[in-house]
Amino acid sequence: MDSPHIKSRAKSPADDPDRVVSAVRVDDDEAFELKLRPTRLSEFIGQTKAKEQLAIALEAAKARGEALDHVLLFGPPGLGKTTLATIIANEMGVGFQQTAGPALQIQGDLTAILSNIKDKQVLFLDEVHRLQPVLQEKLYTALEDYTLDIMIGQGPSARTFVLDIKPFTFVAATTRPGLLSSPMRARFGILLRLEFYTEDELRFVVERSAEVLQVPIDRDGAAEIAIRSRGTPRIANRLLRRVRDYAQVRGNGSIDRPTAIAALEMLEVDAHGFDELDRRLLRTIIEKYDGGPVGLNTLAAALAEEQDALEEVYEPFLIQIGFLDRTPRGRVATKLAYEHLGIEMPRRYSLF
Ligand SMILES: Nc1ncnc2c1ncn2[C@@H]1O[C@H](COP(=O)(O)OP(=O)(O)OP(=O)(O)O)[C@@H](O)[C@H]1O
Repeated sequence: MDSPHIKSRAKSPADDPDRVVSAVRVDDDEAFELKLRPTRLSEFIGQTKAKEQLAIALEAAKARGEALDHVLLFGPPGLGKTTLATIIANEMGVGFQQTAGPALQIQGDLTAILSNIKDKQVLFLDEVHRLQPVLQEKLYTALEDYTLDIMIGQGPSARTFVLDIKPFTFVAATTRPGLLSSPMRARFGILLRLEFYTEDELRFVVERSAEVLQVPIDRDGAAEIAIRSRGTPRIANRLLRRVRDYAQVRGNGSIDRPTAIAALEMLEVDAHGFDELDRRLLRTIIEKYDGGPVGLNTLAAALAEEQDALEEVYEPFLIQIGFLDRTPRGRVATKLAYEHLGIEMPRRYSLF
């Protein structure tokens, strides 16, 4: 499904292929994810609010025989944005084409894609916040009026032609909706926020994937993987794959709770789904910066990490489960973080 246009985000330790709990897709995941990706809305687990909103919009667009309104999907990586984009195309019974913001470098790239668009098809653009401003502007008229301004020639003899393009559905995904310009945001009729999954939902994801892969797993084994998956189906599927290997080599091939625990301990994924990098982040705030507040750029430098990776990959989950606070003066480790690392919290911080 991925096109050669796809480029991954800036490399950082968070994207390390050996980092088993990274929410970012690594090369190793691609073929595997294709196999496990739900293809219909009814197979898509969780995200009840987004699914309901989408189901109504799909039914209405199909009844009118029109292209679905443009859709913006936003939320942390690995929660199912690409999956939902492919489901939209399947449910509408239309073609699907995929590219990513950083892959489009010049106007010609975008013109080539838009001028070849098929009636009502889905055009999926990942990392829309990284699309160059000049290309964003070019997209505005295409999204609003289904026309494209094409400039021919240069200098005084240059002329602009307006090309009609077929009505289509633009599905854009972003981990940073705040970085979109307001004219861009205004072009989307349907805004869907994806949330972290609950442990029960992730257990369903693991059980479904195990069925597809024909790996025997019991409920407790699936639950153990779910608990350590940081609310993220991509991580749940990756952990399942590693636990499957362990069960095959060290056990009898089937996954129960003790097998899952032994495999995950070997991978150094703890009971919260933290690995060495998470612990290092929390430990750095506590030990180097007295628990915070510490500014994002200072923290990124101390960890030799990209700021983007901290904001997009680590923080959302640590904030969600209450281990980290984002305050106007910087990041602060909470009481839960101190407890988890077995460090006593100084009294003056006990408010957090
Ligand atoms: N609701 C779900 N039910 C079942 N499996 C899911 C669900 N959401 C995601 N997955 C699984 O997780 C994997 C990652 O999902 P997907 O590639 O759609 O994430 P994404 O949000 O697009 O990530 P990124 O932002 O990195 O592109 C998919 O291959 C799919 O198997």
